[in-house]
Amino acid sequence: MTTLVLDDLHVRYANAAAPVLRGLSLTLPLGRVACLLGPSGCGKSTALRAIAGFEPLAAGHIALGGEVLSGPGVHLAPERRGVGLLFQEIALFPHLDAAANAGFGLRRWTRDARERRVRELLALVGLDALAARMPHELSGGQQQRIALARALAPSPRLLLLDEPFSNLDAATRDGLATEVRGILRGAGQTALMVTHDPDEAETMADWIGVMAGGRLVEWRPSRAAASGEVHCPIDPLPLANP
Ligand SMILES: Nc1ncnc2c1ncn2[C@@H]1O[C@H](COP(=O)(O)OP(=O)(O)OP(=O)(O)O)[C@@H](O)[C@H]1O
Repeated sequence: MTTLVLDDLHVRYANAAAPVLRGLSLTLPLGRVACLLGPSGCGKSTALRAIAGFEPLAAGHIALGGEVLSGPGVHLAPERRGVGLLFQEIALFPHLDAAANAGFGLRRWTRDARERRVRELLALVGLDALAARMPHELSGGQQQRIALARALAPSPRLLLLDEPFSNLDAATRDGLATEVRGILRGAGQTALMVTHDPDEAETMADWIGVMAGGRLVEWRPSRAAASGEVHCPIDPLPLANP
């Protein structure tokens, strides 16, 4: 079972006087989408970077499906975590077409299997007709959908999204948020997202986590989940370390 557990995480940047994460704990079960909200600088992106394996922990541990990814004496390399990433900066490879970008993480697959998976993913994000387009021939929203296809292609155990729509105009952002919510729910994808936008969090997530001062101070069902608009059972999710 792919449950993400963050237990009492402490992260301190070199040369910083105080740790940025100071006891962050949460438990996110299989197939759920959670959003982290909180004031600028409270450590949201740092939390995602630590889960992805880009920041070492000063204390605490991160486990996914029962496997410790980071903890005392353990630091699994980012590429061995089974974690997919979708960040604000759309980072498609400019010299590869949409299909090759989407299949980039599948280079070790056989050609047939890779082509099948890429077709499936491009259909999932609604861009199967644009497989041969180069990134500069795609709109910002289309590029971010290809980046989502690339992140989902290897079937990550967990998808991390850091402000994935913030570089897009408002209309594209709202449409894409709703669309991505459908894709994640349809795939039963466990995901943790960071956003500045409370409405986007309520749209995207089953669970909302509010951070302040490097810890979680609130963990509650989103409005969509609480109202039954999103068909996911709401189970009690105790903070791992309230
Ligand atoms: N590489 C780094 N080295 C030193 N300090 C850093 C580094 N990255 C982030 N910080 C600091 O850590 C704190 C938390 O940053 P982080 O990016 O996690 O916050 P955030 O909650 O995601 O903020 P925002 O909402 O503005 O993106 C900030 O004070 C930031 O300046």
